[in-house]
Amino acid sequence: MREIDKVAWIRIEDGRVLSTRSRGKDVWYLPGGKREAGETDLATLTREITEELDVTIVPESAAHVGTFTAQAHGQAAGTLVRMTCYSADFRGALRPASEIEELAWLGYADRHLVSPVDQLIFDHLRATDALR
Ligand SMILES: Nc1nc2c([nH]c(=O)n2[C@H]2C[C@H](O)[C@@H](COP(=O)(O)OP(=O)(O)OP(=O)(O)O)O2)c(=O)[nH]1
Repeated sequence: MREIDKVAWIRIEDGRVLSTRSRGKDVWYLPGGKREAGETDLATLTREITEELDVTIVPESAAHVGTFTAQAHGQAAGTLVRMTCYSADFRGALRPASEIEELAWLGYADRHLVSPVDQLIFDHLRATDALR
């Protein structure tokens, strides 16, 4: 069974989580992306977040939130995505970059707009009172 290995950024402000929509897609994703061979979690996180959002993650502030696995959105049944998730501070001004078309701050009521693995993450964030 194939498993896609991703590192994601959980950025919550005022009970809402920063989410991204790629060009041509209608489902929202947490920002982040695939690990390259030999890369650490933090290296993947900082690289992907600069690519997608044009900001710099503050590495010392990163904290593991959890690791979640589910069917990968848009892939053949049985292809899983594992999301290793970190909270972290950042420097700079958020703006959509490269394939990202739009940013939004989503709340728990928006759960139906996100991918299956992100639904698990939304449930976790709700259970810990992080997400409104
Ligand atoms: N980044 C991200 N990917 C997700 C999320 N939920 C989810 O199912 N995925 C899945 C969608 C795809 O089936 C799988 C691979 O993503 P992708 O096809 O966008 O990867 P990519 O080649 O563009 O590589 P990359 O830019 O993400 O590194 O990850 C999510 O919340 N964030």
